Amino acid sequence: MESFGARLHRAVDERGPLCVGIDPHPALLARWGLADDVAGLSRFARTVVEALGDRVAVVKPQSAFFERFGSQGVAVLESTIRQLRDRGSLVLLDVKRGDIGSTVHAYASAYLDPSSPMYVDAVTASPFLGVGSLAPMFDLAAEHGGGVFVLALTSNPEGAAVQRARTADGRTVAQQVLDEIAQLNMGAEPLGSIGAVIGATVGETGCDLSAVNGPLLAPGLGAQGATAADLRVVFGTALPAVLPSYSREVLGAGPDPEALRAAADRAVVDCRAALAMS
Ligand SMILES: O=c1ccn([C@@H]2O[C@H](COP(=O)(O)O)[C@@H](O)[C@H]2O)c(=O)[nH]1
Repeated sequence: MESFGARLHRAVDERGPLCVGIDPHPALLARWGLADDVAGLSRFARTVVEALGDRVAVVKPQSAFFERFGSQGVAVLESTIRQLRDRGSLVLLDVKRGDIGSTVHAYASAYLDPSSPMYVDAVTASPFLGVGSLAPMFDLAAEHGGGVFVLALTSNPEGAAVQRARTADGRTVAQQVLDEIAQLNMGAEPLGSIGAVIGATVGETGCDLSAVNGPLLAPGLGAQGATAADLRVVFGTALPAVLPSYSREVLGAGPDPEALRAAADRAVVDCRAALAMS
C-alpha cells in the first residue's frame, strides 16, 4: 500500500501545490443563486467536484457545512467524497476530530478504514487531548495509506493563547505537537503521512519545522487575509512541504466552472511562485 505522503507528493508534482476547500457557507450558496437547503448544498458540491476534481491535488470538504443539514447533508458529503475519489483528487476531510483513544478508534474507523462509507485519504485532527490520543488514527492511516493533519498553529487569532503557551520544558505547545509529528514521520520518504496544520496568517511561528518531514497544510489564504507571499515568513526553509489551502477565495469565483478553474489555476501559479522562493 502506497503511503499517503507518497501519494500527496505525486499529486502535488502532477497538479501543483494546492488544496481547495468545499465550504458551502450560506452566503456563498446565495451568491451562487442556490437555496440554503440540501438541494442547494448538493448542487454546490457537485459543481466544485466537476470543475476541480480532476484538476487540483487535494480537495478539502469542510464537514461542518454538510453536517448542518443533518443526515441528508451527511449523505451529500458521502456522495461528494465518492465523486472526488472517482475524479482523482485526494480527499482531505476537514473534521478536526479528537477524543480519548478508545473513541478516536471509532473516528479512525469512520474516516480511514476503506470499508467505511466516509472513507477519505486524510482527515484533520485536534491534539487537545494529547497527540498520543490520536494514535488509533495514525495506526489505521499507516495500515491503509491514509493521512492525518494535526492542528499545530491554527489560522484564527484565538489559537495563539493555547498554541504558543509554554510547556513545562519550555517548548511551546505547537512545538511539542510538531516534535511528536516528527517522531511519527521519522525516516519516511519522500514525505511522511502525518501532517501539521499551520495557518498562513500566523506570522513567524517561533517553531523549528525542520524535522517534521510531513506535509504542512496552510489555511488562512484569501478570505482570512493571508497571501501566498506570506508563506515565506511563516514557513521559511520548510516551504517545500507546504500545501496551501484556499476555500472562499476560490469558491467565490463560482458557480461558472470555467471561472472556478481559472481561480484555482491562479492560486497554483501564486503558490508555485511563493514556494519556489525556498
Ligand atoms: O487553522 C485552521 C484550520 C482549518 N481551517 C479551515 O480551513 C478553511 C478556511 O476557509 P477560507 O474560506 O479559506 O477561510 C475552513 O474550512 C476552516 O475551517 C482554517 O481556516 N484554519
